[in-house]
Amino acid sequence: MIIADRISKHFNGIEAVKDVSFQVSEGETMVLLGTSGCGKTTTLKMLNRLIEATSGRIEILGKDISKEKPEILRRSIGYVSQNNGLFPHYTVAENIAVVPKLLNWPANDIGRHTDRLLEQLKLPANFKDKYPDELSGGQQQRVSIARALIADPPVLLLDEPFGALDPVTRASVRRDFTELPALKQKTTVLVTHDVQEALQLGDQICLMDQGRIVQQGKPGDLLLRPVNEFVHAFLGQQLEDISRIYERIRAQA
Ligand SMILES: Nc1ncnc2c1ncn2[C@@H]1O[C@H](COP(=O)(O)OP(=O)(O)OP(=O)(O)O)[C@@H](O)[C@H]1O
Repeated sequence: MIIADRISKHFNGIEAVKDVSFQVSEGETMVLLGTSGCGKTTTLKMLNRLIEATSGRIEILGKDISKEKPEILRRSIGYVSQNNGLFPHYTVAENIAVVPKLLNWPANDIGRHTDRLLEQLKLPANFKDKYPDELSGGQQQRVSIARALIADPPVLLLDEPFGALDPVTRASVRRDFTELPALKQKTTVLVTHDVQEALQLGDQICLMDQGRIVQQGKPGDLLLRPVNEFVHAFLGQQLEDISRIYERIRAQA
């Protein structure tokens, strides 16, 4: 369970996040949705203390995170950052093994779990010795997801995990990701600006604008009962764009 209670973040006078509150129940996926600069990433990074909140309270798994050491807190939180965050001088296997090594797992266990995740994420086993720049963007994202999942953390924070991918690759990485057995029990917060992704993946959506939550609810609430014109336009415009992309891809097929 994640509870954010009136959290705010000020950067030198800029109010990036203002009085944001939400709760994510165990096993649920909450999407932070909104345009660039509305405060989604800042909100997400406050949850694993990559950014310290200026005010407000955050509770994860029953504990006030301000009272925990960040490195201990992050052991129970898998994190996929916006540009995959893989270490360029580490191989795929070494990247995936970062957290298990910190946890002193035996090498055999690390190897077994790595092989299983590579298989589930449709990456060939011989990719283990490759370096990130030898992989496509979609493959790098798959490795980044494997790295976030290997130690089986109960909480996952995902910042635009499919953001840099073309629509077709994006759909395929997203599908393989959602089918991962490990995902079923995770409490997840996902950042995206993509309405379709939010509607497909979110049990709950927080639509943000200028640092605030404009509407929070189930996908159907935002779609069918928008609280104002901003929500209506944000969802409507993107869904129109998606149907245009779909028509174009279909015409090319
Ligand atoms: N370290 C920082 N110092 C100063 N201002 C910052 C810093 N990080 C973010 N901001 C500002 O805070 C606001 C929110 O940024 P944030 O990255 O959270 O937005 P976002 O919704 O995630 O955008 P994007 O989708 O483009 O990543 C922006 O105005 C941004 O310029």
